[in-house]
Amino acid sequence: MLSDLVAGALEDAAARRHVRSLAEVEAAALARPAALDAVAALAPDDRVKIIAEVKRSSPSRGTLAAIPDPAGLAARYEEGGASAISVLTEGRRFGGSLDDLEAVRARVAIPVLRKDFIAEPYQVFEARAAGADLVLLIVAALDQPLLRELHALIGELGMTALVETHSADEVQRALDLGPALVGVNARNLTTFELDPELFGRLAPGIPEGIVRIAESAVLSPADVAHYRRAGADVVLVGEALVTHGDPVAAITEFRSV
Ligand SMILES: O=P(O)(O)OC[C@@H](O)[C@@H](O)c1c[nH]c2ccccc12
Repeated sequence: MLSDLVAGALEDAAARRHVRSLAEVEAAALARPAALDAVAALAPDDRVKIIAEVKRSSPSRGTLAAIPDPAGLAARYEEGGASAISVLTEGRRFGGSLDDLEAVRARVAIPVLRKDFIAEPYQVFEARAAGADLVLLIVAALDQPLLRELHALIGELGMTALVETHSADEVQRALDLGPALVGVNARNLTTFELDPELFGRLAPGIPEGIVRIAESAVLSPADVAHYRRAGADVVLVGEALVTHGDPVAAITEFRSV
């Protein structure tokens, strides 16, 4: 259940806050070099853009890959032509960490997304302190005042929010924020079911000028082509890349549809 994932992420954040206070994380966030311009990096282009994800496991798919060197994997993604790197930082079910994100940030020159269950400001400061340029906000996990507060804080810290939706109502709630990037996740985070047609149904409701990102359910170039035809500017891919023997070739192939 999504609420369990959020509760777990908040518990883990509370434990970290014990070691490193909000004031300390805030100072570390402000001491970082400025975030990279993720909106420019992901702007619509002649070719589909790829956000390539560092993902060890997931509740729905179990263990995908060991990934002993997340920064090395991210460097391959960059070499293949990825426009940004997504790093799962959730530890319990996805096997990620903020250390992964920090290592990736130190290695690549493209924007890095903190992919987690963000539900309080502390986690946003942590993201910036680790070097994130982008932060995921899952509309289904947040009420509108909190969504608005976190979205504003991400912007104040110079980062960009990727606002993730899974229904027409959630797209409306996302648009309410004046977002630069809206994602449609084909996977329902409560049932874990995939609906590869969802992006095509919701994309027409996302106005021109906002970057449209299709998330999940890409296993082959045909899946990328399917999302591209439905209006995706960017496709976010995890499993297919971490399980592929040659991520450079995989991204090159995905970008050439
Ligand atoms: O591995 P896939 O099917 O390519 O999916 C990647 C990404 O979309 C998925 O990891 C994801 C999308 N939204 C999320 C929110 C939380 C955790 C994970 C996700």
